Amino acid sequence: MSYSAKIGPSILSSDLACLGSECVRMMECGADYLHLDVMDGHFVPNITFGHPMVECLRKCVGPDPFFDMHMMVSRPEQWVAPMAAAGASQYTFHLEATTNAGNLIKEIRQSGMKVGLAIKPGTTVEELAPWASQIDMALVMTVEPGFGGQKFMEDMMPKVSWLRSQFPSLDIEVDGGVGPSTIHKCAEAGANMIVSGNAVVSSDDPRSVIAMLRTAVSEAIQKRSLDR
Ligand SMILES: O=C(CO)[C@@H](O)[C@H](O)COP(=O)(O)O
Ligand SMILES: [Fe+2]
Repeated sequence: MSYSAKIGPSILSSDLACLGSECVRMMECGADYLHLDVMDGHFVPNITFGHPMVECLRKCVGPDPFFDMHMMVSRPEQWVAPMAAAGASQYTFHLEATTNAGNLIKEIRQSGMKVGLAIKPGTTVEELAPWASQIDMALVMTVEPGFGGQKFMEDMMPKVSWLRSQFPSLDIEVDGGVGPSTIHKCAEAGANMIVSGNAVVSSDDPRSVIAMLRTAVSEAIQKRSLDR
């Protein structure tokens, strides 16, 4: 079992006028990586930021923090090179947004970034499966993409369990409505990369929330390894 528990706060829910200091704060509170939500107002009905902001955030936090770019955009092909140049670490695109996932995976890798592949709640996990051996991470959305602070969709957990059973060492991420009250479902299903927005960023004690989420996932990983 080569994967480990990693917690990545989504800074979408933070004060957007202070994104740099919010990123620094999350890393100081024990985040393993930062999940940056890019929305273009076309693939999803909301707009956030693009590669110029990522370049500024990279300068602000330094070279080490891992930037997982959640690209909720149409035509994800067009932002690969700018995001790589801006300092993105992983480019997570939506399967629904492209007609040539194979080529896009190749381009992302050639640009030096890791590859994440996301599916919306209405997309089956069987559609993602053919690409699983070529990617670093699968993202199972647990809300409709577009907004932070939505309710966790527990009915997405069978997708996570199926992926874990088929691809035992793949990084599997969940995103949307994940926090202390929903983490155990995600951990039991087999997710190991946990995006959490509101539950972490709006907490009075983000450090404790991050630690609690990591413990829940680590315990589930340990249990799975003992059961094998
Ligand atoms: O991609 C998205 C929403 O589209 C997420 O990353 C959310 O921003 C996570 O926030 P919470 O649902 O955890 O508040
Ligand atoms: Fe996200």
